[in-house]
Amino acid sequence: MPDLRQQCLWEYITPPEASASPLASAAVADVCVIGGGITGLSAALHLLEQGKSVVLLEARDIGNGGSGRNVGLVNAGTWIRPDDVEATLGQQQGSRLNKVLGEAPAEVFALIKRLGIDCQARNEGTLHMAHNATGVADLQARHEQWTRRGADVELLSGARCEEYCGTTQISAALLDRRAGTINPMAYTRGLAAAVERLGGRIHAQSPVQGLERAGNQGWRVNTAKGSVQAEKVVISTGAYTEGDWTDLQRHFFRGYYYQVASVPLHGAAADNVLKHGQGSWDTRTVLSSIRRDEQGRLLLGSLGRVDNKPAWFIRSWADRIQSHYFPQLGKVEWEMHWTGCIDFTPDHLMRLFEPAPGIVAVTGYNGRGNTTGTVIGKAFAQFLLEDDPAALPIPFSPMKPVAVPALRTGFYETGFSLYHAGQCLRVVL
Ligand SMILES: Cc1cc2nc3c(=O)[nH]c(=O)nc-3n(C[C@H](O)[C@H](O)[C@H](O)COP(=O)(O)OP(=O)(O)OC[C@H]3O[C@@H](n4cnc5c(N)ncnc54)[C@H](O)[C@@H]3O)c2cc1C
Repeated sequence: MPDLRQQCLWEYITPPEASASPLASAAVADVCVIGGGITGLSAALHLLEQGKSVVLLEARDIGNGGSGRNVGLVNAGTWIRPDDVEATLGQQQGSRLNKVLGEAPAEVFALIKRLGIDCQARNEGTLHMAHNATGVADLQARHEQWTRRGADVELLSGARCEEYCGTTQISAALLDRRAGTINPMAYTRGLAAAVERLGGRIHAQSPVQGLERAGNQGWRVNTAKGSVQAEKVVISTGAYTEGDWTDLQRHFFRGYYYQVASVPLHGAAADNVLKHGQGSWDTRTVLSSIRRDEQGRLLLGSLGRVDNKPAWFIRSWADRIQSHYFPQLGKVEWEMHWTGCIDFTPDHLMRLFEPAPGIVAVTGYNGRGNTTGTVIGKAFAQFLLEDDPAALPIPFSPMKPVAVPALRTGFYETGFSLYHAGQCLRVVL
């Protein structure tokens, strides 16, 4: 049996990027982008395409954040139902956001094609799988709400549902044909390569330590060994924000998500698991995500962290989910596990900020950043070029910190751990 090791599958299988050197001088650019994930890279790309000069500073390496380690679902919309988005944001803003994020997977797949990014992109849709009667009712509501908005969604049941999901444990599933899957690290590195091809300067291992006004020249962004003077600044550091040069961390609370990947699985039983290539997740509050990769691995994931848990616990959880949904696979060998960090907000909606003139920031993707990061990066670029708030899918929010973020993180993490222990012990599931 191979050792179950702590390593991100996407990092493991994606060819390494050309190494970007740390910033070690005083640079000048039209725009300085802070954070080398999908949001920052999309902003940089779209600014460069409009003729602006860009320096991007990344604290570690490109894809170090959620962008390089996520499930790879290219989702349409937010986690919450479209009617609830409109109830929270108001009809006008809510319907704009539903439209932008509903069309976002098409944007992502078109960008991948346009830039020729090799990232296991599959536009076959996603499956939201109902695990019980309440889940079925939730999916019926989602189906009705998205159909009313003209989205290409279908509620599967009976034999068709079983055929798509590859399990008898799911009684209904919402097939969202707008969506799909990618290798998120390959997508992120592909964006970085495109930025460099367009003349963008990327500096890795360059954590920003300070952000100050540079007279009437805009802003100076400081790292340990250099600085960037820029008229405009994009802060796209998300859940991975490091340092006290920004108070962005006060506007979300951190949560974790882990994944466990099997060895490549072959044969008829394996081929029947999600046989049409969708990525999926179930309707449990502490959900399980399930997808395959190009090599036939089975990837299971859930909320919480396992980088602090023993291998036997991780194996036992993965065995339990796999044997519940796919007993036909028999004993599966688990090869890798990894954990990532998510920026949550209490209402599950993102926030755009303009902390000072010429600076834009975003947080609170709540675990949906492949599509959202791509379209927000592009919208930020448009906003900085035109200075027109109409370029943004939602208006800037006032800077209002989330109450007791550390306490919320601890509270949720304890709840997730207890739930997963319950799953292992067969108390729940
Ligand atoms: C395990 C997991 C599973 C997920 N699954 C999905 C999914 O299936 N589908 C989906 O759409 N979304 C998913 N998400 C969410 C998605 O990954 C994120 O929302 C998205 O990647 C955020 O992109 P970003 O560019 O805004 O930030 P990030 O990708 O987090 O990038 C931020 C970058 O900023 C850098 N940084 C931080 N501080 C500094 C500093 N001081 N100076 C310079 N750089 C700095 C970090 O090192 C990091 O590289 C998941 C997230 C996780 C963690």
